[in-house]
Amino acid sequence: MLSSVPARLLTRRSRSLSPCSRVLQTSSSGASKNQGIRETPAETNRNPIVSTSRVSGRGILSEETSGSCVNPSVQYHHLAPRWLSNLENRRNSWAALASRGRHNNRYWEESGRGEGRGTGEGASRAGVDYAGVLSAAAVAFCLRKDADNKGDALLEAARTNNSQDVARLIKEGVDPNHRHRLGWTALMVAAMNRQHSVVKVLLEAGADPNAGDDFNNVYDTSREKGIHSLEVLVSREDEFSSRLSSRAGFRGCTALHYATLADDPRTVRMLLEAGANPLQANGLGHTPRAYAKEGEVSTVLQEWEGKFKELQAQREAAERRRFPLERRLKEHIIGQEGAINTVASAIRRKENGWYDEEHPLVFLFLGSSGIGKTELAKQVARYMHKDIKKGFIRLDMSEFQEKHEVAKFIGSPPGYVGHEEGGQLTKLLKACPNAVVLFDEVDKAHPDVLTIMLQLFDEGRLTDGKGKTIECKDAIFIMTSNVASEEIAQHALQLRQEAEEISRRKLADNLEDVQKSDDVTISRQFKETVIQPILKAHFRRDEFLGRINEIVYFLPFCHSELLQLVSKELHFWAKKAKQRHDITLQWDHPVLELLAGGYNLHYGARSIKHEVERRVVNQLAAAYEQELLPKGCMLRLSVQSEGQEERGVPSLRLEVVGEDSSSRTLDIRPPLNPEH
Ligand SMILES: Nc1ncnc2c1ncn2[C@@H]1O[C@H](COP(=O)(O)OP(=O)(O)OP(=O)(O)O)[C@@H](O)[C@H]1O
Repeated sequence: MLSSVPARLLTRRSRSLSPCSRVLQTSSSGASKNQGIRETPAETNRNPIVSTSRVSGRGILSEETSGSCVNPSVQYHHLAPRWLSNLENRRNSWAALASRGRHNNRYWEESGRGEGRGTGEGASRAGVDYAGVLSAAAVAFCLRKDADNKGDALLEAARTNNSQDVARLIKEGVDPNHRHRLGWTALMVAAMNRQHSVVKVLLEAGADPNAGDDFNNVYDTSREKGIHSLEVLVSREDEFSSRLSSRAGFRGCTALHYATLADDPRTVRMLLEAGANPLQANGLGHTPRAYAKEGEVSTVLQEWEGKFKELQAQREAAERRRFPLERRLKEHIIGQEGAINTVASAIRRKENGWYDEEHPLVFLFLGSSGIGKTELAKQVARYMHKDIKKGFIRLDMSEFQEKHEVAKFIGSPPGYVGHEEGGQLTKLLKACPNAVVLFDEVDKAHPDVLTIMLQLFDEGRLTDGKGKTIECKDAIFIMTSNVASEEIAQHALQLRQEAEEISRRKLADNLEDVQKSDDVTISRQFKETVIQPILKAHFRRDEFLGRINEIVYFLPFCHSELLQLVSKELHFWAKKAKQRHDITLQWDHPVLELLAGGYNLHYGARSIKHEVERRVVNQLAAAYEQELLPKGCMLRLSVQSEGQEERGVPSLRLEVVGEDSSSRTLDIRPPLNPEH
């Protein structure tokens, strides 16, 4: 059905009637007049600039009428009365609401009471209950319907410049950000139709000037909503504006985009003063100024863009001062203070303009497995980008070990297999050129891949197999490697032991400046004499290592960090227990100590996760399966007291705690030995 709609019918001229109204006129002559396809004052006073529009090179406004008349196809004639009656019904209900609302704000309550009169006195109790349920459902339905209808009445009042109705409906509780079923808001309608008084009322009522339109174009919206494309077209024209192209994309357009399209400096100013972001791009990546004609609107937008940038920078700087990056990262990463500080300082330099804008930031994260290298990269991406999916690119470099796999990285040249597919990195970077890119296990990559990476780090741009260049000077590149991890771990352990020894001595001598053994830093000498030679031997490219801004060292966890990791993991499971089974889980300090004992230097935090799963979660699952956990119960996890351990190894015990604080140990039956 959708494909049967000829495109030429949908690419109408701005002053022309919609294809449907033309159909209506030709098919039922005067019917349209009688049945309610009326021109509103807003339509009659249409902005002449738009109707003779050559405004946008992007074809977002309807094309200028050439005077040639589109001959409507007979196949739409039978649909016309349906659209017409739909539209008429909607208009009637808005009109009813608007007029009733003016005289009687309790319309729904009263009509509900009227319906209730029909209930007979002798009705059985069951009948009454049933009627009660039904009427509750009916009331709920009516209330929702009422809210929807009032919302639509708001949109209509905004379109027809009825600021009094807009104010009244908002006072009655209609959300000023209510959306039309096809996606736009009243503020967008008012902005597009130059309804200044409505714009003012809506902004004062808290309408969001930065909300983006959910409507894209007639075809997409028709497909998404499962509504016939001509019905979508009629709605867009009659209930939003008939001056916009049906084919151009509008998703993400804000009221400011629409005021710009309407070439209305007054609305543009009102929106900007109310906090509209002139730099906000729509779904096509265009800011409002991209749609501005030469003249006042363009000048105002340009002026505000500058102001907005400055203000935004000030706001961001204040936010950074209030809540520094180090603190944000520490909320997610346990320990690794040195690594966090190094990365946060480099990003601070970049954010405050103290960096070389010709080159992207490049880090090499070194350290053993499972100690937070990937996690830190992810947190950096989360901080830099709202959309982490686009803003974080992760490539496992062990997939690029062979020479021919270079093609997978940046795409094959013309004539080669896979040319059309493009490369993994280039495709993702094209979508987000300032992404945080993680090259995992970079030491495994083929030297030819390293050559490409060097070009990327050096020039801040990359040419793909199709010859297209992607500028990515703003990206942040993070490589991870386990090379030299053994040496780093041993060195850190040695430093910790030395620090512990010193603090013990200082404590014994009653000295004040006791250094915490957790706070150790890798010495410069160690980096130069041990790490650098290992890296050089491995990568065999001085220029590659020379292009790295910061080599970041991740150290094995100390005891207090292990306790924090265990606690984090137990909290994770306690949250799941509450959400999924309404069970409250508690534990004490000896449990943390016991579980921290499961740490394995080679697996890092993963070994702690595994230990908690093996010793705690397995028990919980077994107890649950054996129906030992009453719903809503409180569970206490504790270490078996001395003498009760199995084979001399301390084990964990699960107890159900009663309301009177009495406890009962759970007897989890074999054959399952849940802890092992
Ligand atoms: N310092 C840390 N703080 C909090 N969680 C951590 C930390 N280190 C690791 N984890 C957790 O352990 C898991 C593995 O960590 P991550 O992926 O960062 O390891 P990695 O250092 O990149 O190791 P690999 O080299 O094996 O990829 C993740 O779930 C992560 O959340």
